[in-house]
Amino acid sequence: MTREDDKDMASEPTTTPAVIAENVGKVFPGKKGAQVTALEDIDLTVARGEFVSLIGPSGCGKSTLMRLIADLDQPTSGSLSVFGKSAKQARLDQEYGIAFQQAGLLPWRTVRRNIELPLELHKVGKAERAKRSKELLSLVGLTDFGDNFPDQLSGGMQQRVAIARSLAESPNLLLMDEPFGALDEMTREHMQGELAHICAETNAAVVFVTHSIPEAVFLSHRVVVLSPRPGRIRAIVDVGLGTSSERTDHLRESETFFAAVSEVREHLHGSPDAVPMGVDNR
Ligand SMILES: Nc1ncnc2c1ncn2[C@@H]1O[C@H](COP(=O)(O)OP(=O)(O)OP(=O)(O)O)[C@@H](O)[C@H]1O
Repeated sequence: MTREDDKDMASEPTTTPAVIAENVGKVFPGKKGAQVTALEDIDLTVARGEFVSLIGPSGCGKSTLMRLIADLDQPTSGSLSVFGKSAKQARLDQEYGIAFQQAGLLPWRTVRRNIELPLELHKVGKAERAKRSKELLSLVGLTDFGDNFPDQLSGGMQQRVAIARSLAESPNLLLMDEPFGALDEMTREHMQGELAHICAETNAAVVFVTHSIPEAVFLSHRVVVLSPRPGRIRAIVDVGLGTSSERTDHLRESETFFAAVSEVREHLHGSPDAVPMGVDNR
């Protein structure tokens, strides 16, 4: 039986949201007994197949929230569930894929073997691994690069490999923390288009951290604007640009796009022209 069959037989109803955060807070112990409240009262539901971006000033807790969802850390208050399971159970069941700013590829493995790594770790057989990596190489447009090593690829191509690897186990949820943060602007826009295409193909839900307002708007169904630390949800903007399959470059010139960019910016800083520290307006 494959993992796909496993998933089909899972008891979770298909209406169970991808993520539910209820009243989530996170306090870190600071120096000399002082405490750092990173997050407060976070209530957020991410539906299956939904693309939600988190945006806010530097240090407002975006990465912390991501780490809590991924069970890399635990909330100090409130509760979190992922597909109706505890964050820990969802991690154990490999319910999500992760892609962060640094592609994090293993330089001594070929592109194909990097993509196959999660499958190898979970003892998926050789033939099935080869089939899956072939599909994924095609999905991210790297069919001809499977036998290359990461340092033979551009930054954008490496990031595509990382995304392919995060999709290896067909997760219904992707957690992406500034995956395009290290790329130049042109490559970044290209990658945004690629990601929209991948989301349309896989129908995975995505929680995406970014500092770029246009990036958040181009990709997301909803943009969650966080306040300066302690991070609270200041506003949630419904972008209204349609499904992921409709996110093509011409949308960047549309009135709906500009209106959503202005709305997010206003929530971030209270005026259409102001941009808070750590948020990229381009
Ligand atoms: N392990 C930790 N111990 C103590 N404080 C922490 C820890 N991790 C994060 N913090 C603090 O929590 C706050 C939120 O950090 P976080 O990295 O989540 O912010 P962010 O919004 O992702 O920032 P940036 O946009 O700059 O990446 C910061 O004040 C940070 O110093």
